[in-house]
Amino acid sequence: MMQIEVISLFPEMFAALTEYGITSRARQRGLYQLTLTNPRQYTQDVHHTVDDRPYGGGPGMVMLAEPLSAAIRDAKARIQAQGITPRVIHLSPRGKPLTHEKVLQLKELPGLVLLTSRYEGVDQRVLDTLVDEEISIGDYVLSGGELPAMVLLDAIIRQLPGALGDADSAQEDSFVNGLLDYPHYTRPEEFAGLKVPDVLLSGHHEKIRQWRLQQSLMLTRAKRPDLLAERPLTKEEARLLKDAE
Ligand SMILES: Nc1nonc1C(=O)N[C@@H]1CC[C@H](O)C1
Repeated sequence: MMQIEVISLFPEMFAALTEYGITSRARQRGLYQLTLTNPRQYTQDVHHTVDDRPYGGGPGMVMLAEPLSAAIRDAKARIQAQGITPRVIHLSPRGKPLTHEKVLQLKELPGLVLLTSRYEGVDQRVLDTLVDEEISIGDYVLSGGELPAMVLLDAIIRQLPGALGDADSAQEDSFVNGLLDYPHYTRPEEFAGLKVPDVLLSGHHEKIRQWRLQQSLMLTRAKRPDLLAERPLTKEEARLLKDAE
């Protein structure tokens, strides 16, 4: 069971994972354990202060090192008590962009501590002393690291063995074969004057497989040529792509 600790000023936000869908079911099935800690519990002052003005001036506030460090140390200790050394990850625009490969790496880890920040970010000394790596979910600035942490956790949890029934298999997702997903159709056979492609109604599984692969290749070439550029094509894929021209 994957041990996940999250440090956040808004732990209630993580209900989006624990109360809904696949991530909720996976938790109920014991595929992972999620412990949420609010660094405010580690403040000493009457106002439970977690931030302060930046040295050097400038706008915004910086999260104090002391409460965060204490929260991270306790989270690490809970995981280490189970004989596991956790990876400590800070969600930040400065981090390495999240990819499917990274998700597949992280899902193999037995324990994670995710540090989420608000305000301008965290005191650098927390990063220097306690954080193993930083991950970004994209080149834009959000109000907090909670949504990035939930994006990361959702992507990881659905890859855990047993998280998905056959009905929602992860094997067929985009990026699994390095390509974008093929188009999907379900009832009715005609909608808004548009018919479902005949091949999908043919029951000819090999033809359907080839059609789907060709669609993935064409969509990837059109929308994400960068993905194709770094992905060698099989002989079949090269033929299907050429036939599509
Ligand atoms: N993009 C991202 N990928 O991971 N995290 C972010 C992100 O925008 N974080 C915010 C920056 C300041 C605030 O503290 C939280």
